[in-house]
Amino acid sequence: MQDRLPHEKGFHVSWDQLHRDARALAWRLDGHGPDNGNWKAVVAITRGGMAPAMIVARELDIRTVDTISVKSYNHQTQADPKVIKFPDMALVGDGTGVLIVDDLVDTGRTLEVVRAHMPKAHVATVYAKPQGRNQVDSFITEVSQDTWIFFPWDMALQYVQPYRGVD
Ligand SMILES: O=P(O)(O)OC[C@H]1O[C@H](OP(=O)(O)OP(=O)(O)O)[C@H](O)[C@@H]1O
Ligand SMILES: O=c1[nH]c(=O)c2nc[nH]c2[nH]1
Ligand SMILES: [Mg+2]
Repeated sequence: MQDRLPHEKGFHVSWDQLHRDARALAWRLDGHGPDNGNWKAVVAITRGGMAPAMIVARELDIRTVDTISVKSYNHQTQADPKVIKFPDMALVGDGTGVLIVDDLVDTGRTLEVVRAHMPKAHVATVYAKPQGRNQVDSFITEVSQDTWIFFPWDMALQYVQPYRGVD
């Protein structure tokens, strides 16, 4: 059996797919906020959560958007997650009515750190892997733990050899 080609080694998400999946997430969350179905604010986990958070905030007409910056991966190697920038804590309080949005949960360590600061927030990710799934209240698509998800901002279109490559 041939080695897998570059585009078969992970779950590759296009901008279009991300837009559809983030919209599906917004649809799932719509009307489920604690204030007559409304959410007070969106907090994006930078950087990967920013694009989905923008789409969710746009769909749900949430104008208050803040960020929490967590650094945990250096390329594909995980280190201890650290909060390097907090949202306006006077605004988010204990997290009641706040939607925390990230692109994915993998081991769940990033969300563990974030949740500790906003324990009552609702945590939503577009994609989830089994190990971290319990850290998430809402998500759209699950992939296996050994799948690497490639996001559109990390990719470029490039030529790939056909299966029956020329020698
Ligand atoms: O569930 P975990 O195992 O903690 O991993 C998930 C986190 O890892 C990635 O962020 P990363 O730290 O790579 O930073 P980035 O969003 O700035 O790319 C991803 O965007 C999630 O935030
Ligand atoms: O781009 C990414 N894809 C992943 O699957 C992943 N898991 C943790 N961090 C990640 N970043
Ligand atoms: Mg991230």
